Amino acid sequence: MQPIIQVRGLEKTYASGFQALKGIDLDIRRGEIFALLGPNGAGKTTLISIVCGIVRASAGTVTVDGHDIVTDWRAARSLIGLVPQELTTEAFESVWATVSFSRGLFGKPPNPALIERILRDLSLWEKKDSKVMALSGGMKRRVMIAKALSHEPRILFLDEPTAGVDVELRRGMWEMIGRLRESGVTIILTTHYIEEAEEMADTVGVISGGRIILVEKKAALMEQLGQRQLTLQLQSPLPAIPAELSNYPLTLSADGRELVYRFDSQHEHTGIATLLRRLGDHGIDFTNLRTEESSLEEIFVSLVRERV
Ligand SMILES: Nc1ncnc2c1ncn2[C@@H]1O[C@H](COP(=O)(O)OP(=O)(O)OP(=O)(O)O)[C@@H](O)[C@H]1O
Repeated sequence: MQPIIQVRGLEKTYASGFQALKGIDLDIRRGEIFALLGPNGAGKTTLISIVCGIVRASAGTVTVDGHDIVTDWRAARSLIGLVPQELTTEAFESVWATVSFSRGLFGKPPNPALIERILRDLSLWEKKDSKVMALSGGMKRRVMIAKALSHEPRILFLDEPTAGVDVELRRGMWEMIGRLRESGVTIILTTHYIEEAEEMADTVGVISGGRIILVEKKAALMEQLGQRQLTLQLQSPLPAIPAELSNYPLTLSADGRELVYRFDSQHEHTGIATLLRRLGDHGIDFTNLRTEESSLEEIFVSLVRERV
């Protein structure tokens, strides 16, 4: 199936002469949640702003469901909802008026039933008559999402959707984003909370220094690049790794009471069975063992570090 967003050879040089994007090629599949990760200044907001028609590209093309964002901008833009990083909204208007007005901006006829559903889904219904300025930061952010959804976009961009939002509300927003995906909306989000990508994304793209350095299904990424760790709790603490075991990637932690073995989860032979036998041969007994997988965060940090 044709990707819903297709980016080819995209470059952006700002008036200052700074090149923020250096040739981006990217396909976003219909109906997926795509998490765009990258360090500060990597170019995430620039990329999103170009696709949404807010910033003009210096070179390259973008199509949204087959519509070129420059020559066919109106059709492209009508498919997109954008929740920007910064909260910008009409402070003196009521929640209801602000969200209804946003729908009108896209030339869509009023649809009070839809606006009600969006406000209820975002737990904003009780606040529909409140002025936006009287809301908490988390609520204002949800108003931004409601505005972006008001014209029934097929694609939703969320730039740092949960920045500064407390943990409970963040979970609530993840659930809401999950429901949107189930309804067929394609979601592209940028986030600094890698946990967010780990929890929600189908595909992860990493951008660094204006270049896409990786696009991968999340599950495959974690499988390929993930390291696993086996921790053995020792019966008696060890002062050092015995010389006979020096060819194993072992470290001691917890004052010698834990022995940590890192292995490649991709490898068929993890070496665990032989390691345990060798420990037995050397009279090293353990009382407990646990395994842990590396998080997306660890994978991300090592990827970006590799490219610096
Ligand atoms: N209007 C502008 N003029 C000049 N340079 C800009 C402009 N907007 C952004 N930049 C620069 O382009 C680079 C990419 O910025 P961008 O906001 O796209 O990064 P980001 O990945 O979204 O970062 P963050 O995670 O901090 O939001 C940065 O170095 C930024 O300083």
